[in-house]
Amino acid sequence: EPFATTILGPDKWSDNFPIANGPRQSPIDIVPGDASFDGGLKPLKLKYDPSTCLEILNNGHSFQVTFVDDTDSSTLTDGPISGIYRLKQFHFHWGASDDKGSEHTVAGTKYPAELHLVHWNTKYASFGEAASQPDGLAVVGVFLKIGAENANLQKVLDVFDIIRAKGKQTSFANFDPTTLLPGSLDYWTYDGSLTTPPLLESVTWIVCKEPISVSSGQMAKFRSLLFSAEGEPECCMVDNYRPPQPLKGRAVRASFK
Ligand SMILES: NS(=O)(=O)c1ccc(NC(=O)NCCO)cc1
Ligand SMILES: [Zn+2]
Repeated sequence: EPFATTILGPDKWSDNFPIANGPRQSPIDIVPGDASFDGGLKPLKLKYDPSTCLEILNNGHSFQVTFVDDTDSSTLTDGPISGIYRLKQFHFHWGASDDKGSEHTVAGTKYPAELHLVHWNTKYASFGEAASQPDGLAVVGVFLKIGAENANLQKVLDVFDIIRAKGKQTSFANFDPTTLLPGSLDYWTYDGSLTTPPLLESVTWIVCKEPISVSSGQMAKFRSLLFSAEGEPECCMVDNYRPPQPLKGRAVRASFK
């Protein structure tokens, strides 16, 4: 089960975070046949500056690559959003085996992993403030599908030995997240939340229809990371995904026919 290996599994999050049972929780199962094409949706505009890439860290529930976000150097604009959203970090979710791992599913199909590029609305002063606003965050989700080795992704996997345990971090410079995007930026979009506590309902989700590739060997490398800190009994970082949540009447729009 997802997060079964952590202290608080997803089923227990509502004890401390009652919003876990809220009206706009994420992830969801995306049913393409139920999504409505919206011709008013603009193409995604992602403009990333590799020089804003700062470091990579194991935060105990995933690994994340963080970016300098004090200027509009790396931004998301257009798509379903208005205004300018700044890239803060990207991270992944994955399974203990290749048959599961993504948070969003597509007509019930689970992918082995899912990339999240996290952006915050610059109408607010900071990520923290934006995270408490209904239009504060925009996360671009990209599915990973087993196939050819992904050379761009390998640049990230190559530093895993340094950040194997919870709390470890290392500098990580000049990485361009654009290299992790699929060829087509067709997307589904809906109003949702953070998928980990505090589960704040502040995310405009933008999920790309086209996956990127990852090899089975590269997936094994993801599973070499640890939930546990140095000196603690080793616990492999796997199944760090929340399962799909009730749609509760929300519309899912498609940017494509
Ligand atoms: N999986 S998710 O919904 O994309 C997500 C994104 C950010 C967070 N939290 C976060 O970024 N906190 C500030 C420290 O980076 C939690 C979950
Ligand atoms: Zn995530």
